[in-house]
Amino acid sequence: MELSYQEKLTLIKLSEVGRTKFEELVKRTGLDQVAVMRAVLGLQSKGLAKLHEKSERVVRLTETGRKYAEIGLPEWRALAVLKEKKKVTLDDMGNVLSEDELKPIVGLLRKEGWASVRKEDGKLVLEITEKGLNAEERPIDAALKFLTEKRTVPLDEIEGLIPVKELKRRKIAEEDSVTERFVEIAPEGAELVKGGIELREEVSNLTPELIKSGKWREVEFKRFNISAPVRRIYPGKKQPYRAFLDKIRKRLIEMGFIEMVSDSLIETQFWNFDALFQPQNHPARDWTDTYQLKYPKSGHLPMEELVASVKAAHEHGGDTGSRGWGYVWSPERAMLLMPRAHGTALSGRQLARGVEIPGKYFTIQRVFRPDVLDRTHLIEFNQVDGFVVGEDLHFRNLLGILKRFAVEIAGAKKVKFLPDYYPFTEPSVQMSAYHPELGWVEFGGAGIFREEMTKALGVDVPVIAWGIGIDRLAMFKLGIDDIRYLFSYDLRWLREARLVW
Ligand SMILES: N[C@@H](Cc1ccccc1)C(=O)O
Repeated sequence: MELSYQEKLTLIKLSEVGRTKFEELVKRTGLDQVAVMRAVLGLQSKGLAKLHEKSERVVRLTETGRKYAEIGLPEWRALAVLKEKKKVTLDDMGNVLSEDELKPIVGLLRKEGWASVRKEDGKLVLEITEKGLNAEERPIDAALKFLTEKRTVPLDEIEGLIPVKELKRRKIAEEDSVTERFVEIAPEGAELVKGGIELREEVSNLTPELIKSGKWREVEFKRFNISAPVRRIYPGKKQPYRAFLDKIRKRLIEMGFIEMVSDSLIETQFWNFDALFQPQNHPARDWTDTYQLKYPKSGHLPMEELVASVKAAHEHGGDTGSRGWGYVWSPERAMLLMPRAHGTALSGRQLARGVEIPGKYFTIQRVFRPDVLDRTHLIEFNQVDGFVVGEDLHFRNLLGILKRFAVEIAGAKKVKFLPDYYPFTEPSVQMSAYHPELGWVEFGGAGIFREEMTKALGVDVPVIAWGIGIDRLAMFKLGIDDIRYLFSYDLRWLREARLVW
């Protein structure tokens, strides 16, 4: 049988007495109360000892009782005055008795037969009697002494001296109940001790000293109880949604994607719209609502050549063979500033800056679009945008990559594509992933960037691109049904949200 050091020590000490009060056992072991209680319970569960609890009615002094113990009962103090003066009025007692004590004193002294009472000139006069002169200790005095010495006394021991009722009436003592614990050794425990228990010091920390001195060979290492309940602690950790986004970033980088970054949330219309072949003053620009910046209103356009080729693509298709949108392109309009409305703006910037061919790029962007807030819509949200560029890419590659993407990022088992429209892609698709509980969930758009866009930005090979609304996917992953919770301050959620991938 495996016993801890403390159990062994407790058992040995208990065997010396067989049965003892718990407090006594604590003294004998020299351990602290909690440790002994744990040891006793441990021994009990192994059938080596027994813990008995007995609750008992006891009597203890009240505050008043303690005062009387110190300065004497009122009748004794009054008697002392009487002894000295033989004949006194009640007023004479005022020095030794409090007001409360004065009132019942006449009755008390008479009951004891310690004084006789008369009225003289309308005043009460007390005179000491023979019995008063020879007054002796009464049961109540003995009880008071007993209670003062012992603090708490079993009810029946007091009842042997005086009815407790009497003490209570005089507010000297009160009744209470206490639980007494006894520990008793079981025959199995006694036998175990008889057979000899090796008591070796137990250590819970392996220190350099133990190693150097070689003492580690002699000591016993305390076992850790790893199933003991402990208080929950909440160490600092990443906000769950942040952690989710970071994991996506890591995964994409592992897949060979290069990250596109931007240190501003503000974009010119040029990069948000024009560079993506979205015509000005045309309903196609309204494929989504956007915000505008009030101040400053306008920003800067990039290099002249780039602006010229975007302008040409819009007005007549440039050298793509397309007829373009057929209107006069306005640089002023393109300079207007806005909070970025989609991550695709960064894809345009990257294509213009130059790309590796073949190459794969991605970005995780906070984007802004007016909407009515509800549990599935926010006016600012996050998109994961990206593109793959290469000589022989075609539509089937796009679907293949998107599928892999949906599986890798969304953890989707099934993916579905539907035709869609974006001014910057042709063909365009919308993608949905199958969620076991929520059914088909639309999570983004994709397509092959139009030549009018890519050529104007200086790229002459196919570019397949997509944009994913990542917040929706995060909701499913994090097990929440209100998108606003992604940015919640609710501590309970922040503490307990699953960190998922
Ligand atoms: N930018 C589009 C998604 C998209 C990206 C790239 C290509 C096609 C579509 C959106 O915000 O919904």
